[in-house]
Amino acid sequence: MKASPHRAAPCGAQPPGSSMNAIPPFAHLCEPAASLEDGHGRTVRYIRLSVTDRCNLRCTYCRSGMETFIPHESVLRYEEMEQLVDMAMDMGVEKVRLTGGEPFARKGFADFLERLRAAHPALDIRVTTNGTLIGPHIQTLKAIGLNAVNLSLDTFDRDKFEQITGRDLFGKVRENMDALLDAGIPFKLNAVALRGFNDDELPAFIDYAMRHPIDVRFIEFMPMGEGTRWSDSCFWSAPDILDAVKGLVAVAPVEQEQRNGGPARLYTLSGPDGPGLGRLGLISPLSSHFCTSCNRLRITSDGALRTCLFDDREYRLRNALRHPKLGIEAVRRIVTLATRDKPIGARLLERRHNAVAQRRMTAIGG
Ligand SMILES: Nc1nc2c(ncn2[C@@H]2O[C@H](COP(=O)(O)OP(=O)(O)OP(=O)(O)O)[C@@H](O)[C@H]2O)c(=O)[nH]1
Ligand SMILES: C[S@@+](CC[C@H](N)C(=O)[O-])C[C@H]1O[C@@H](n2cnc3c(N)ncnc32)[C@H](O)[C@@H]1O
Ligand code: SF4
Ligand code: SF4
Repeated sequence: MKASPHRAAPCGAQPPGSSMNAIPPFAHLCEPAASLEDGHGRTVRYIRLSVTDRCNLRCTYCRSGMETFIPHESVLRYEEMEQLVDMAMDMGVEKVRLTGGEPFARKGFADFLERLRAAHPALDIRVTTNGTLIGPHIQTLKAIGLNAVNLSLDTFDRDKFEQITGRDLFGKVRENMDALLDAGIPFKLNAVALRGFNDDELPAFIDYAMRHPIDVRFIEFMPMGEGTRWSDSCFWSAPDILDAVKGLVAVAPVEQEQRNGGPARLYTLSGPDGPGLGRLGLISPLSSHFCTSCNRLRITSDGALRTCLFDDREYRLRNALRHPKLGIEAVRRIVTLATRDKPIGARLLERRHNAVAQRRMTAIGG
């Protein structure tokens, strides 16, 4: 059984791929909300906006072989994304993460970030990137005061990097990590935890965290997208990672209130020569979910709202945004109503048979 298309779809939600026009019938019926509350008492403060589904890498856990891309005319224009961010901020959103696909693979991305910062000096703006194309933009990111970068790197071995991403770009990523550090741009390192692939490299990851003021975070491999290569044998759980780290250095949990509402459980590290400069983070959507404190919505690059990573119900904001008689006010109402129906994603995970959601991570943005 597929995760969600068979469930009731209130608020005009449609599974991806549906060709129906999604201008919802309720667009004129309810008043917009000042802050975004869901039906489980959670408040949305964070939007993840995917600027493209295209990517220069081919990470085996993220992309499947047979791929079609969103046609250009369906991808939101930057001005449309700016409109959505303005609206989200009106509704109480404080943090926007730009992701992809690879955000720096889209032309004009750094200019877009500049405009976003100029329009919203106090907004917390972050980027999740594979780190291969960010180099030429680092000074711009510094100049606009980008709040942080999350950089994905699954291995410290050049050959394994090529094996997992399909590209020989490990050296470029390492160079860009050093350049980010030199520029004083905070970044977090994200590695998907893959038993049989990077479990033997735990000492290298911990060594990096000890020597740099960086959160090194392991993400449990999630069964996402049709054709997912997820299996029990390659799943490396957060508790197992923590046990293994304890064999290398001493760890101590960071208090909840210092975690900034993020999904990672953080730990300070301490070795024979003293405390580490960086920390360990564990993101455990499978072994210990964090859905009860979830504060985020996602918007795909073709303008579909997903209220949960694991839920394939999508609310087509683009149609309303581009409609001459509807526009941003209709979008605001759709977002308000859809958010009320935001699920607890872990329950969808429990009910899954294979992948928890059909859309690929490149399209959703992680
Ligand atoms: N299940 C689940 N996974 C998430 C969620 N948010 C982020 N992740 C996963 O965690 C990994 C890291 O995400 P990032 O893009 O670095 O964002 P983040 O962890 O929210 O970052 P911070 O804002 O720095 O805490 C990605 O693989 C995401 O798919 C979430 O709400 N639910
Ligand atoms: C989809 S990528 C998009 C941004 C950028 N291309 C990057 O790699 O950082 C966002 C994050 O999702 C993670 N990711 C992709 N597929 C995943 C999966 N099946 N399980 C867990 N994390 C995954 C990636 O490792 C990356 O950290
Ligand atoms: S979107 Fe990110 S995780 Fe997916 S293939 Fe590209 S670089 Fe890899
Ligand atoms: S699975 Fe869904 S509800 Fe749970 S934390 Fe992720 S996005 Fe939020």
